[in-house]
Amino acid sequence: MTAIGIIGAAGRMGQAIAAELSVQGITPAGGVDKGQGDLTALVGASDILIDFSSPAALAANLDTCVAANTPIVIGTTGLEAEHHALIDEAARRIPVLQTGNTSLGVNLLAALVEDAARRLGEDWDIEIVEMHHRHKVDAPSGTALLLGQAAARGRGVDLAAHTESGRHGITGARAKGAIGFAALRGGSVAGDHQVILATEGERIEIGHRAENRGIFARGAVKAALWLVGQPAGRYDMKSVLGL
Ligand SMILES: NC(=O)C1=CN([C@@H]2O[C@H](COP(=O)(O)OP(=O)(O)OC[C@H]3O[C@@H](n4cnc5c(N)ncnc54)[C@H](OP(=O)(O)O)[C@@H]3O)[C@@H](O)[C@H]2O)C=CC1
Ligand SMILES: O=C(O)C1=N[C@H](C(=O)O)C[C@H](O)C1
Repeated sequence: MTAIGIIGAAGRMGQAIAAELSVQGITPAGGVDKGQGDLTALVGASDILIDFSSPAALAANLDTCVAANTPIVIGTTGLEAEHHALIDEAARRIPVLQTGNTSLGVNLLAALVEDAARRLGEDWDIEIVEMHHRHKVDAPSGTALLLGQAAARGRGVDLAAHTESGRHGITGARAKGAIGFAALRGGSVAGDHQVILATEGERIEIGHRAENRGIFARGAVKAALWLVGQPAGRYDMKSVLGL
């Protein structure tokens, strides 16, 4: 049986993953949290790690996994360019899967958005709206960015160069070709995402609503069981889900 260790074990996702492992009859290899538990010992006892913690923990998590030659699934969001560079570096030595969303529904939505953006072109404005629970600390969500990347890929443009987010005050008219982001926070929403493609006289709205964290946990466990057999490299959910 695959020994799966959890980083961020006491958190909302850590608990959801433990519940999913229990449903699948898998006993976790153990877990660590901020200042609690021995990461080196956990990695040593695990065939693979699942990390849903904090961007601040990423460097140590990757270093420890590389030192032990142990693969890792990273679900943590709020990652900056420096974190992605660390992931690329680690992925030369071990298998690393990083994604802003482990659910099947969101990853299929991303494929639909990429296709729509490719077919419709820049006369259709793209806006991505997300809503999450009041405890979420990063914005836009990792999923919104994943969907934005899909739209940018469809259009053949660089997302960073076309992002418009956090509009406020006299913003001026919308820039042609911009990909807009808006983030709402409140209550206990597990994760809602809507992609709006709007042109003169019509618009398309496609979206996804997470009703609970079980969908993310299921995807994370599926990703871990898949990644454990792969060679070193950087992966995302498309390979896991066959999309
Ligand atoms: N990719 C996906 O599909 C999904 C991604 N996420 C992302 O997963 C992350 C966690 O979300 P959620 O579970 O709701 O958050 P929580 O705050 O509930 O849990 C985070 C956990 O990580 C722990 N933690 C923080 N820093 C460290 C550290 N340095 N080392 C080890 N553990 C640490 C926290 O401990 P403490 O409380 O003591 O700080 C806490 O137990 C977020 O980035 C979120 O956006 C969430 C859902 C799905
Ligand atoms: O923090 C959350 O809760 C979630 N985070 C991920 C994100 O940032 O997109 C995935 C999901 O939407 C829930």
